[in-house]
Amino acid sequence: ADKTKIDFWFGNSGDIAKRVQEQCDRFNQSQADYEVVCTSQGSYDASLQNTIAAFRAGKQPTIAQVSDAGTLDIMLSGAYYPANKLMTDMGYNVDWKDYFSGISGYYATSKGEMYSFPFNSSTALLYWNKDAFAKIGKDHAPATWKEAGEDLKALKDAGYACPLGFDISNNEVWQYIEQFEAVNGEAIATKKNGFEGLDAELVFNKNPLLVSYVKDLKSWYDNKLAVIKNKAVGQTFVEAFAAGDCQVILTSVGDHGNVGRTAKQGMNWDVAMLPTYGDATRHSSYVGGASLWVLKGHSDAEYKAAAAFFNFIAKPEEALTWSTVTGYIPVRNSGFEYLKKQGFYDKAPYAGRELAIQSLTASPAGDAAPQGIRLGGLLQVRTEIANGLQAIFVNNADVQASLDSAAERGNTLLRRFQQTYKNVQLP
Ligand SMILES: O=P(O)(O)OC[C@H](O)CO
Repeated sequence: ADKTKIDFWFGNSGDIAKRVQEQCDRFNQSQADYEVVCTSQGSYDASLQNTIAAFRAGKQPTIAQVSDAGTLDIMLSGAYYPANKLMTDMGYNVDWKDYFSGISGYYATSKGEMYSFPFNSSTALLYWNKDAFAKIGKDHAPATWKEAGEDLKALKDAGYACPLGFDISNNEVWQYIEQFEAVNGEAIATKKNGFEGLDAELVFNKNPLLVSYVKDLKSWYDNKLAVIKNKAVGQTFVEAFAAGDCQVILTSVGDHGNVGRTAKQGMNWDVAMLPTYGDATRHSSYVGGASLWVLKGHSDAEYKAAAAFFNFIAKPEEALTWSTVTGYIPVRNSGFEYLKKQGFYDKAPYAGRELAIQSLTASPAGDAAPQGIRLGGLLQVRTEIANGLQAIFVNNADVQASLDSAAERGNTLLRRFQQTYKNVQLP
């Protein structure tokens, strides 16, 4: 019989795109009835925009990956077949409680229903070069930004040309701004970052800790303790870290596998939780990455194929393979337990990855701070934040004024989104 073919559009690019493709290949080879055709759209932003556009044109894929930041956009679009309903309809009994509560909490509706499948979950970590730190007499990563500032200065004085490598493009502001608010127990927007109402407003510019931290970053940049690294200068900050050219970066744990494979021969490096600011108590960082959504408008045969794919990637053995090659954390407790049983976290360089889970669960019990972000058009808001940072770093614009106007432009986008869905209840 002919195989049922379905499309799966995803946003990851580069090394992670290869790993997604390998997972698709494993699924296709595991059975004879279905074929999933997996295509990178180049970025999370493109994956969301292309999916919505294709839906309007009646050409949507069966499965689309949407990043954490696009969750509300797709949730309110009405374009999807809820994950929980799909699996029941297709005869699968999914234990939705098996997801890490931090992860399901990020993606679930207020009633706890799962409309999408958490796929690649992450958080931001600080990557540090242990050899460089040894040269300045340190055997641990900075726990606070004050300590980080001293370390960067010492690294500079020891002759390192790029103590901190960073970037301020729209895809790279989440780890500096959003995760900063997270670990310090603050919020980027009112209404618990939007979880408690569509009419949330951006307030990151009003947090004195954040303003002061951006000022620190700017002064480190001016003093060459922090250097912008991206494709435009020929090397991303992740590549610069792996090459041993930059000694500290902030990036997703999802890059851990790639950094391990591409790190300069013999280089000693590790990861740490993001530093906190001032004397703030550490709170949980936010879940990053993406989840998988099933689109409306397909046949039962296609939905059967999609359900079989979701069932396949939920296997603990798949969690092990996927987590090993990428760095993304296992999204299910069963996967995590399986990894632990295999001794995964006892082996270098994987030991540090457990820190991602510790970072995601660092909040004191009953924390009043938001545990994630649920804003419409957050991907566009990030572009406004990136524009604000661009003004500060490249054009020496005033920090407070630039953050204020970025928040104002972001709020205009949020209001536009709210207007589109003014009669809609947050699910
Ligand atoms: O690089 P990722 O996949 O961990 O995703 C980072 C951010 O969460 C994107 O919103």
